[in-house]
Amino acid sequence: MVWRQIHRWLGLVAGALALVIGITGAVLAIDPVRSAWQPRPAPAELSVATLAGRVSAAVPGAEEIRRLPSGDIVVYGFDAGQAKASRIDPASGQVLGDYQASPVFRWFKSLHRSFLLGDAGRITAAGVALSMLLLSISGLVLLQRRQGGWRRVLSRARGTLLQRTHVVAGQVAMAVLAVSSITALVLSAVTFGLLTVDADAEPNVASTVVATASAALPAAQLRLLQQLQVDDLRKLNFPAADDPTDTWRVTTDQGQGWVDRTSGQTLAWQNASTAQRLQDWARLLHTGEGVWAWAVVPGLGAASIPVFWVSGLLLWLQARRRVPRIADNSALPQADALIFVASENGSTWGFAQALHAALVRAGHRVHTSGLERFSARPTAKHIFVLAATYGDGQAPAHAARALARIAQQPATAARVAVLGFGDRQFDAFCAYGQAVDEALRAQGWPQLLPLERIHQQSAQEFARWGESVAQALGQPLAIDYRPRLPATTALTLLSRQDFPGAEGQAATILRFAWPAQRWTERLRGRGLRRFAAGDLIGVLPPGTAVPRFYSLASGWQDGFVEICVRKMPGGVCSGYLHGLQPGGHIQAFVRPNPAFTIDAPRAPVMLIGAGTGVAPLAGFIRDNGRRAPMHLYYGVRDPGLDYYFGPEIERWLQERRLASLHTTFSRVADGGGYVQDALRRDADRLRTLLSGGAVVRVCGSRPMAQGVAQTLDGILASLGLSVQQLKARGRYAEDVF
Ligand SMILES: Cc1cc2nc3c(=O)[nH]c(=O)nc-3n(C[C@H](O)[C@H](O)[C@H](O)COP(=O)(O)O)c2cc1C
Repeated sequence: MVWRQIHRWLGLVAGALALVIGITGAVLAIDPVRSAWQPRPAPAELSVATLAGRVSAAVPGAEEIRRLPSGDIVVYGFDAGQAKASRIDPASGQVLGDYQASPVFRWFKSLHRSFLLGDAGRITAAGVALSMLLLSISGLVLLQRRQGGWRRVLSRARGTLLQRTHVVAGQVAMAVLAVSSITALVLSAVTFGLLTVDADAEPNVASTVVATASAALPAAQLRLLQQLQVDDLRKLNFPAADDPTDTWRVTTDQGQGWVDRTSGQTLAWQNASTAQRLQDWARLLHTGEGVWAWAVVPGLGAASIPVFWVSGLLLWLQARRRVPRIADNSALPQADALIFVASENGSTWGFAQALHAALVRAGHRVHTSGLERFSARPTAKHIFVLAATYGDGQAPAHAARALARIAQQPATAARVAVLGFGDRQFDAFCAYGQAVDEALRAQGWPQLLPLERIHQQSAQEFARWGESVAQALGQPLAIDYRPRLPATTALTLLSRQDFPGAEGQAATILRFAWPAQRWTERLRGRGLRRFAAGDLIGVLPPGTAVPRFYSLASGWQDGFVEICVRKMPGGVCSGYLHGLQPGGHIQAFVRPNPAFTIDAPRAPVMLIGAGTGVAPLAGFIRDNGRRAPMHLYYGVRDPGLDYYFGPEIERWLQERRLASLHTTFSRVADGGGYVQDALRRDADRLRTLLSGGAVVRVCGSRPMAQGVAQTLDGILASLGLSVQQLKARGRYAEDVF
């Protein structure tokens, strides 16, 4: 979890400076691309000797020819005592005009390299490059955690628009930014002399010049220059007219050579050093100079930095807003009751707020804060820890170091109660709450209550725990918990498909329109977040504060929101939804169900469902555009009464979104019994599928899911496998109601 801290703080601090580097880098990338589109007169096979000959004839006083990364040939020299730089047409040696590097680009380059601050700026820029490298590495680690492993790093991102923007920018640009950072560090190392490019001492060539009165040879006759191509040239220095011992000096991509002006002999050749080649590669990869197609890549990488910074900053601000203001929050030294909270998405704070208010009403002085600040003074009599679990049994991000902190705090006489928040879908159900409880026990804190666990933020389970707290404290405690709900969005009913259902339990498939939302709203985390089939939708019936959750039978890409609702006797929400007519609205929000949803499966998928439990499974099949092998075992009572999604399922079979279908009709003679019976009949095939890595999703009533698990355990026993093992490997998940 230390990676998250590194990523956050480095991102916020160094990110602000990286913003300047990113914007200027993107501007600088335009230059190589722009110059690539200008017509180049350079002939393909032109020797340096020919070019030097043409230049000597056309430009009197020439001292140096340079080939710029853009391919331009520039000649430097003196004309009537004035230093001059001219662009040359290599085909003719004709002067095309004066050469001057663009002052605008020079300014951008200087801002990019040193923030216009000289050496201090250069050191800062190198520090930013190092930070960017660490940000790329920490971002990669966080990305694989978020996506559920290294193999899924590039799979589709989930979450709000803002979260996805940050993640997708990472998926696209992280590798490029890492390359840009490493190459920037190499170039900085050269600038600061940490990497010596000219390793070898220059040869002493002047002494070997043949002292003779004969005239200097024309450049075009020099052997070495004849062998070298202009394409490889970096620069050619002419011998000084007033120094007879001076030589020609030519520098190419491969090295440097010295040529006697009179004899034309090659006096010495030095290959480019390894450090020089490293610098060349670093420059090429960093700037793309001379290879415009590559210049676009670091340019876009640089342009992504503002996207990273702004989205990262907004995400950080949103995370901070999730922590509510607690009324009557006493200072730690004065409080007799302490509440510590570990929460990723904020709902646990709602429970803490309710407990806090109830304890205050009961006359306690209460201090509530994040678990990372765990600490107790002698005044504290009772400590409550409310801790959610994330990842795979991990702490929420802000509480990453809390266990280490607890391990350093000597126990006081305060009695402790830990309440874990989690979801039974996860194998590591409330594992973090348990870890906190164990850490406190290990330190010797006395127990107020044994560890309790709350499934899916159940208000009822929390109320029961509140009663235990009241008993343990020996005083009544009126805990008034209202769930902290995400903002709801109005959804309009498009159509409904009614089924009489068996035993008078009518059901309906409701299809709502995907709400029109401005992207600015979505970026601010407002409105309906993206969802996948298998996620949950929370519906708030009018006049109630408690949402009811339904599994989604569609993904956001389907363009509509679909659920299948069975009318429960006396059910407030199901009654309300059954009374809804097309054109009517509901208030709803999406709650992710990451343990159950399936993302771009490759392995075969076994879908097992009964009754309205088929809804999320239908969504998986509908969204199976990749045609992964999906097999549906579907328990229906009577095809005339409750065969939900029947015609669609038949169509999906034809479209090969569904590989095979096994239906059982339990209330029909010879209907095949229950879905478990279909599994038993198919035992051999199931063993083959499951030993070959198939994943399983089960949805329906709790007894049905238990029956399915027992049946599969029986089928898998001969393979030495069990449902529990499949769950532990993330290959088996249930959505039960
Ligand atoms: C991505 C993700 C991972 C989760 N991992 C676990 C887990 O490993 N074990 C568990 O019991 N609950 C897990 N949960 C469920 C949360 O702990 C549970 O919803 C909790 O009430 C959320 O509290 P919060 O809103 O305060 O963060 C996970 C939830 C999400 C969204």
